[in-house]
Amino acid sequence: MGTDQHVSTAEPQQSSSDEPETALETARRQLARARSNLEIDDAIHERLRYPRAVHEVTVPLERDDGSVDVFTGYRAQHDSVRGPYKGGLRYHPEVTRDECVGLAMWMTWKCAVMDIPFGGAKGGVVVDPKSLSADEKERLTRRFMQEIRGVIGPTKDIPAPDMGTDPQTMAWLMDAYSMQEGETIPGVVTGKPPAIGGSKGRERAPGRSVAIVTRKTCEYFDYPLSETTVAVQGFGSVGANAARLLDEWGADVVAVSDVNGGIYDPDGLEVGAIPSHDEEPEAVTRYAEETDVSRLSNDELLELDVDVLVPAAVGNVLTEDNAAAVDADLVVEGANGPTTFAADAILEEREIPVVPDILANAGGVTVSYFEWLQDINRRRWSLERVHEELDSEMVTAWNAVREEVEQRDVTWRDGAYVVALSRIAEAHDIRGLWP
Ligand SMILES: NC(=O)C1=CN([C@@H]2O[C@H](COP(=O)(O)OP(=O)(O)OC[C@H]3O[C@@H](n4cnc5c(N)ncnc54)[C@H](OP(=O)(O)O)[C@@H]3O)[C@@H](O)[C@H]2O)C=CC1
Ligand SMILES: O=C(O)CCC(=O)C(=O)O
Repeated sequence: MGTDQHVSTAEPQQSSSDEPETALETARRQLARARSNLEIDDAIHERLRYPRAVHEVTVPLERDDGSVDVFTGYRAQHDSVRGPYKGGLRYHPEVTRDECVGLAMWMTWKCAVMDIPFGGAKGGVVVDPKSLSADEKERLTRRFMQEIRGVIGPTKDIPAPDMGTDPQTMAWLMDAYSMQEGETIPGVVTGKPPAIGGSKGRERAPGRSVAIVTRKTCEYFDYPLSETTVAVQGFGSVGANAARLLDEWGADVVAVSDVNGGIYDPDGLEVGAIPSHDEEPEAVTRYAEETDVSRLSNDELLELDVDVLVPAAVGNVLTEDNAAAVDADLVVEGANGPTTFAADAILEEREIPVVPDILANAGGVTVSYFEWLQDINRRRWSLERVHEELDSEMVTAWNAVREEVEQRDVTWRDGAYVVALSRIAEAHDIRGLWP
């Protein structure tokens, strides 16, 4: 291990009112609010406000020109009472320690909402992946695994893709880990290419679950999909796959975007014709240059008059500054943490249902769980089986949340937190509080 920084009891710096909430602040405020809907032991609540550990490492990288740069990496492990830590690795210039902790907390709740036997973790490297050549990305990834190998393992903590990482990144991580162990250990990461033990359907699973949850929620609120308009921010693993499936199922996807901005057609876009981020980064705006489709900014996309808004790029995009201007009837969170706590309150006041990330994008970790099962059993599942089981798990979780929403007359986020926290608190209680 490199520099191993364990958690201190100090609270993180609170951002001032004109700074955006950090993921950790949002996660903690959501947890405090969820507590008011549940009988949950004070000690368990206090424990869940903190990660078990945050590992900080430095990762030297020899550049193609022979120079050396050193990057910072993190792995935050929040809670493992229900099973090994689980969660993605992000390569992004704005990765921070607190962001990893907040995202790790959301992974704990997400696995519990889905009733998957995993806890929550998240990590990343503070780097712009677009600034790396393929060889540099491989060297950085292998060295990062070397630095965190002591805290990772198929029954300990199992990384997966997130923003800026992909199946190839997972393949390098698995290979680096396996080479040191002296045997092939596919179960150490999920989201790998199927040729080396990855599950069919994993790459598209988070987008698929967003589409399934959107369809269920539209049915519930009486919006026939064939008459529903959808705007999707972000056209990556989550956004592009959600948009394409909703389009296939009959919805009108009227706007999509990448980091540079979006495109809009009130009659519905031909989303199948636009390459996703994995196929070609920044392709949405490039597509706009080649066609006469209307352009709009990412901020304008969030305020479009549509039936469903799916923020599926970065966190903190719906804030107290723009929540009053959101003109969608429903919000389905594809990204992790796209809605700040303050924005959530405004949307609740305006009676705009927000289906939370910990339910909507949970297809990724659910198929990761299927992958892990396939790896330890050395048995492959067909794509049809993955889709059938994912559909069934998503509908079961959506129904569990809906029941809480109806019985307690709470928001969809509150309902999801009730489902998740009751399972986690029960496990802590039975195991004896401090596992
Ligand atoms: N991958 C996974 O398994 C899962 C991911 N998530 C979450 O979903 C979100 C997106 O992840 P994922 O789809 O994997 O990421 P990708 O890296 O595959 O794609 C991200 C997309 O968002 C665009 N984008 C980047 N920055 C911005 C910005 N500031 N404003 C608008 N668009 C932007 C990118 O544009 P460009 O192409 O121009 O770079 C790209 O289209 C994240 O919050 C992630 O944590 C949740 C569950 C699972
Ligand atoms: O597949 C996984 O293990 C985790 C995916 C992830 O990071 C997420 O759901 O946010």
